[in-house]
Amino acid sequence: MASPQDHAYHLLNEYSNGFMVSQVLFAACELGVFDLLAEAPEPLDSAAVVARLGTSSHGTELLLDTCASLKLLKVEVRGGKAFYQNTELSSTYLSRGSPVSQRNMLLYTARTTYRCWGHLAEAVREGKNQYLQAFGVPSEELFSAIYRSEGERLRFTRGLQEVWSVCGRSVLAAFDLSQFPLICDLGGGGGALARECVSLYPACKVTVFDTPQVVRLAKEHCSLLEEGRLGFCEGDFFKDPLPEADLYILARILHDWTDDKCSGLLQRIRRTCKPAEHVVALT
Ligand SMILES: C[S@@+](CC[C@H](N)C(=O)[O-])C[C@H]1O[C@@H](n2cnc3c(N)ncnc32)[C@H](O)[C@@H]1O
Repeated sequence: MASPQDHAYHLLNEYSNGFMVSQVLFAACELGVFDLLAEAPEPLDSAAVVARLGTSSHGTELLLDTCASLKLLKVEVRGGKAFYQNTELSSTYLSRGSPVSQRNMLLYTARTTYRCWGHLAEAVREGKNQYLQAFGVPSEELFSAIYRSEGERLRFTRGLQEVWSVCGRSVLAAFDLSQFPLICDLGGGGGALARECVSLYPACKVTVFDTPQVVRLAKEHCSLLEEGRLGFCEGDFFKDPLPEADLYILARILHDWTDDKCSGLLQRIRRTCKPAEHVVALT
């Protein structure tokens, strides 16, 4: 029987090696392993994966086997050869073609969040985020770091939408929003939550307010715009006039800012909201 000391040592190893599990997931996603296996008509052996992805034989074998041990892939041995296919988890959440794919969110976590977490001790020592060390931009300018290239902006915006594709409907259904004809989603990103909102509450009109660059991206793939139930407004929610609304949604916004900035933003909303008590903060 395992002693309490064995258990503690096991836990210690789990904690200290946890980042390797994330990296296996991120690497397989980035290399397109799950997309390739989702598109293949039958399970593939590692030589076929190597040929299609252009990766090294040894590295690919190790990655595929580790994915199998993490239940991200299924493996079947035939004629002494291993053949791999996606598990339910990876075909649902990791392959590009799935309607609830989380691929962009994972890539954002890998390229942005993970790099910042590498500086956690400094963050605690200094009491501030580590975007300067990780990306060379001042820590106050959080979104300059996240949006450091057009590709990263797109990935982040798509990643946010992917999360709502899984839980947006249940979050919005937790409140009855039908009594609010005009809703404003402040910092509404690509508009996924707003789209879900107009589909759940057909009598509501929702305006997505975000920075000009994000609004431009969001408008690119939005057929609901023509129906007039979804609108976009660009600006800076700390400075520019806010669209009038009966209800303001702040989803995953307040955690980005200092208490002073949040209290300034909430005061601005309170002055514009009619009546003033309808502010929902999902953060
Ligand atoms: C963490 S994301 C959350 C997006 C969205 N609410 C969601 O839950 O998917 C924060 C959003 O705030 C936007 N944002 C950041 N600073 C802003 C500002 N000063 N004015 C308007 N939007 C801003 C970002 O572009 C981004 O879309």
